[in-house]
Amino acid sequence: MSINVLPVRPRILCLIGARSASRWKRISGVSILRHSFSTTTYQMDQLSYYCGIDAEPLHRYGEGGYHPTLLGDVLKDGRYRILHKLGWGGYSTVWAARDLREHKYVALKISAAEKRQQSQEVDVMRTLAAATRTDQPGSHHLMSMLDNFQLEGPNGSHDCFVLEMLGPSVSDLVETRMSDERLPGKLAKTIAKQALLGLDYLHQQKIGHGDLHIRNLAFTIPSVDSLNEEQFCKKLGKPETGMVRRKDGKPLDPGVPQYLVRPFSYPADSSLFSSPIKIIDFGEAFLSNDTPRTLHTPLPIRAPEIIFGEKLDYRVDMWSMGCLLFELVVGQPPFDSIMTTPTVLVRQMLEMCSDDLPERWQQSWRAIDNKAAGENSNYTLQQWLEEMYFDGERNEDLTRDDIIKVGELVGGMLRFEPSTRTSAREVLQDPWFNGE
Ligand SMILES: Nc1ncnc2c1ncn2[C@@H]1O[C@H](COP(=O)(O)OP(=O)(O)OP(=O)(O)O)[C@@H](O)[C@H]1O
Repeated sequence: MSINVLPVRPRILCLIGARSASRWKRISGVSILRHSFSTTTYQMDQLSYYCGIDAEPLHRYGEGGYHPTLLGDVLKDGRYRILHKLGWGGYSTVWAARDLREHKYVALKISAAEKRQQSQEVDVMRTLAAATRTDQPGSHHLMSMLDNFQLEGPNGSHDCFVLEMLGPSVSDLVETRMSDERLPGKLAKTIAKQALLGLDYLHQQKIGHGDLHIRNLAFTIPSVDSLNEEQFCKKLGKPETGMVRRKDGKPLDPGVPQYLVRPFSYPADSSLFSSPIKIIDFGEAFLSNDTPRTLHTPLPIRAPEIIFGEKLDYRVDMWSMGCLLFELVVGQPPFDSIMTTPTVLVRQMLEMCSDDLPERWQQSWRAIDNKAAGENSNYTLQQWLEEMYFDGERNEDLTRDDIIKVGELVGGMLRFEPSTRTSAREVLQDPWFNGE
């Protein structure tokens, strides 16, 4: 067995990492190169095109890449009219659109034509749409698909997902509203509980998410369906666009849009604090009867069995959930997120986790790392958590008892052996989540 050195998707790495780099404290001797990131870097990287606006990377417009969507485009036989951009990811652009048949506003996710390798997003979203049991609380914490269709364009054939429109992510809220980059303790607990409810429901449906981090938790927003299109557009504001030009002055290729649209950023105001969150982005999700050979989960939240190339199941999410609970409470992820390599990451895991590497992974680990496997530092997860939380500079509205409990819960999820990790259901049953 060898260590699975998967590439880290650059955008995710940077977005998760940029916020945490400045405050990262090291407890080991491993030094990690840090760098800052701006989406404009991508613009400068373009070989043939440029555009002076912060938006998705232009080099992804080409065969197999994004669909060149423009405002006002009407998709699926005149049904969905594109009004604004909501966001983009490594594998999609996401738009606010008007459903002209149902008279409501939706989010339209248009996947890149080549999509992720082996993505099961369509199957997973269909399974969830068919299974939705509204009597189960967890079903309200998963983004639902309203429709899906195939779109043919100059760059290929694209999966399109019609989704309920959601607001900013938890990460947006932390970045824009929390001066000390930490959520109030009560809010952190509520968000963690809702993520666990969503995850428990997902796992009951025999689905793994594979990409659970704070950017993939989005706040629900009040319905805007009663607004007419003019009022809706006024609410979102005039889209900011930037013309795309070819460096050599020649006309654009048909697969490249005439302009890019800066994504709308929903104001992350305090009224959202009481809105429920939903888990979004099922691009890495998988059905239990068709588990992937590997996952491109961002490295800082990647479960060790993915790194060691083992057969995977939904328990990869419980590792990520442990990282997520830590980050929600502390304001920092437990594992360093900038320029981390799988080897450095495993060393950090060994330092922090209380159990040893399973026997079956030790040989491949020894071949890579010259330290003996299982040689943990004396710095426990609990000490690390307390040191990070009570650092004296930031909001500390949770008690030491709360932090000890969080340490226990995170410790139960950050276990190397997947079968010994606590399940979402078990974590939810803890009195800490039930107001006792
Ligand atoms: N339902 C929605 N409502 C509003 N905005 C959304 C919705 N779904 C996605 N977005 C926005 O679009 C962005 C990209 O969506 P998503 O993460 O699903 O795409 P992706 O290509 O799979 O991304 P990644 O490469 O990050 O995995 C999100 O970060 C978010 O800002």
